[in-house]
Amino acid sequence: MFREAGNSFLHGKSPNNCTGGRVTVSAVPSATSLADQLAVSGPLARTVLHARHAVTRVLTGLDDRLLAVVGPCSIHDADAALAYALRLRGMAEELADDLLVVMRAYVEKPRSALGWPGLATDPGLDGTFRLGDGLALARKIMLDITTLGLPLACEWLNPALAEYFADLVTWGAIGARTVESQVHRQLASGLPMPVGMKNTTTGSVGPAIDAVRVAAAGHGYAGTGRDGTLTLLRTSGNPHCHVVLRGGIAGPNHTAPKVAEALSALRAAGLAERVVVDASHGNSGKDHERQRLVAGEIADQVAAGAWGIRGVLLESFLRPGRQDPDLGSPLVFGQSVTDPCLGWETTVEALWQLAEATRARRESLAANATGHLDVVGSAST
Ligand SMILES: O=C[C@H](O)[C@H](O)COP(=O)(O)O
Ligand SMILES: C=C(OP(=O)(O)O)C(=O)O
Repeated sequence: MFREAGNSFLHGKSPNNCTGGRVTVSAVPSATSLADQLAVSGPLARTVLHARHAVTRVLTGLDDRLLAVVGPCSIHDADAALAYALRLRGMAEELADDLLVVMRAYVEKPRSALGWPGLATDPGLDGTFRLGDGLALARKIMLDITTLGLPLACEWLNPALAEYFADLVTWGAIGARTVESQVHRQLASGLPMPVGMKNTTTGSVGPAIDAVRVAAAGHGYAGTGRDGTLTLLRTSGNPHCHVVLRGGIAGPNHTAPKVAEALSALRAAGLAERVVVDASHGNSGKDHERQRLVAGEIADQVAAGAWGIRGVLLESFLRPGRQDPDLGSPLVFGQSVTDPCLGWETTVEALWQLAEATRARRESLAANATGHLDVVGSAST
């Protein structure tokens, strides 16, 4: 399956005849061949399907729990990811009446400028770009987490990689840096799971709303098929895309007035009034201590009955904060090499607070007898 490395045809026969950049190519196994090596069994496929239905029911309001997408900013170490998954599974079971917990298993990282692109592309964290190994390792980690019974989430960054993981993912995100990209919206329109569209890094929610509308429609576009060849992809449209409020340069947008503003913009666009709120990124200023406070502020809104908030996103790992992967010293086990994360103890506190808030919301909706009246079945009302 591996072909020899060579120069890209883009530059003709001689690498000397270019005046700009140059490309060298190294082939990697196709998605089909990796899926054969690291196969999803029938029962596991059913676990993923069941989890996708469960997330959809929460997003549409048929289930009054809160979706909690929780986990490391990025996965860089299989052992740490699995140690974290084991703990998170315990919490997911304990809080299952109130929270639907999905673990972040992010193996591709978008960057603001330069930086490590994630485990799938550079599993050695050292610029050796062993993509074939990275794809296999990423898929293996995803299989192991799913086997534990924990549904998982990722960001869909490079459309060419989607086929390598799509059968294992329960919730996906289109990130703040790519939400305006046509090809990412088209990709989301054919993905077999609910997809969160993040507001842009500037904090603009309009493009995320456009992304929800575009992804709800069917498309035809050029992409790579499972065997890696260029293919016409025809998509059906994905009715379960939704906006994720992640704050931005303009400031946080997890606050009640900003959530209300986003819900009213969704209403004006004829879309379901529902959001997932990210406690990290622009809402916390990438400060994990601040993230804990933001999670508490989101919980306060939920406890006060905020029915439009259908989910929350937390960046969390075993150890708080972050570390730099390129300092040459051994890495601290279970600590993020990208954004700073909540540590485990703080994560537990935040999840308990969100679960209690969901219980309070359930009670207040029952008391006011208005709960579930705005149940919607798709992206558009
Ligand atoms: O969630 C992760 C990061 O915010 C994202 O990958 C960008 O990271 P950077 O700003 O460190 O490049
Ligand atoms: C990169 C991420 O988020 P955003 O696109 O909001 O920056 C992320 O969640 O890892």
